[in-house]
Amino acid sequence: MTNRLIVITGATGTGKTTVSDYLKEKYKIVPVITHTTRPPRFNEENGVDYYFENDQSFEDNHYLERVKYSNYQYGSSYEGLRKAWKVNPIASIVLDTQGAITYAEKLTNEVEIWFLKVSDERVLRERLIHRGDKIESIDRRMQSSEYRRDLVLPEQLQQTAQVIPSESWSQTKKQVDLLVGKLQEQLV
Ligand SMILES: Nc1ncnc2c1ncn2[C@@H]1O[C@H](COP(=O)(O)OP(=O)(O)OP(=O)(O)O)[C@@H](O)[C@H]1O
Ligand SMILES: Nc1nc2c(ncn2[C@@H]2O[C@H](COP(=O)(O)O)[C@@H](O)[C@H]2O)c(=O)[nH]1
Repeated sequence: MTNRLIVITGATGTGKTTVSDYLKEKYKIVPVITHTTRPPRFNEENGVDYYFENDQSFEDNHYLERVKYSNYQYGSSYEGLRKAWKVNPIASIVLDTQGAITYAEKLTNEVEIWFLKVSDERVLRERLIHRGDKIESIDRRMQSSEYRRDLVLPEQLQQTAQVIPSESWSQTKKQVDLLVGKLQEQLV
């Protein structure tokens, strides 16, 4: 059976991690754990949500791709992907749009790109407040060039990405269930 990687991308607060958690819980689709120098949020655990690194330890890993997002480093490895594929031929990964483009180029037919879309930026801000992010960190993030860039599906992904409206969870979940069903059919 061929392996597949669902790349979940989109702007901050669109629900990428929520979708990844749902895929894990409902379909046993294993998330690839990536590395970051960002400090953990109150409910995040090292080795589960991320491998939390300092500036020095971040450099000790070999990355398939790495990016800077709102002043912190993020990176993902082939090793993480192989680990996830050992458990399930369908894995998922949460990436900014730059990372999504890199995966689309490097893994071509093995990736499915899902771009989550919320039209009203005020909704995104409210979600981050509700998540418990500090106002300073929300402001810094929403003023970053990465934030603005990730609001729009990049040209390089327009032919291949599935755009998933993410205004409400029931709407998102319905679309996700549909896409997983199609993917499972392709892989039997
Ligand atoms: N479809 C949705 N409808 C309503 N609320 C949602 C939806 N998806 C996520 N949320 C809520 O919005 C907040 C942000 O979601 P999540 O952390 O999954 O976003 P994200 O895209 O992973 O953000 P980031 O890129 O900042 O990590 C969470 O509190 C989550 O419960
Ligand atoms: N290109 C990559 N993007 C990544 C990676 N790990 C996470 N991310 C993306 O970074 C931002 C910020 O994440 P947050 O957890 O601090 O909110 C978000 O868009 C993630 O999707 C990675 O290894 N490579």
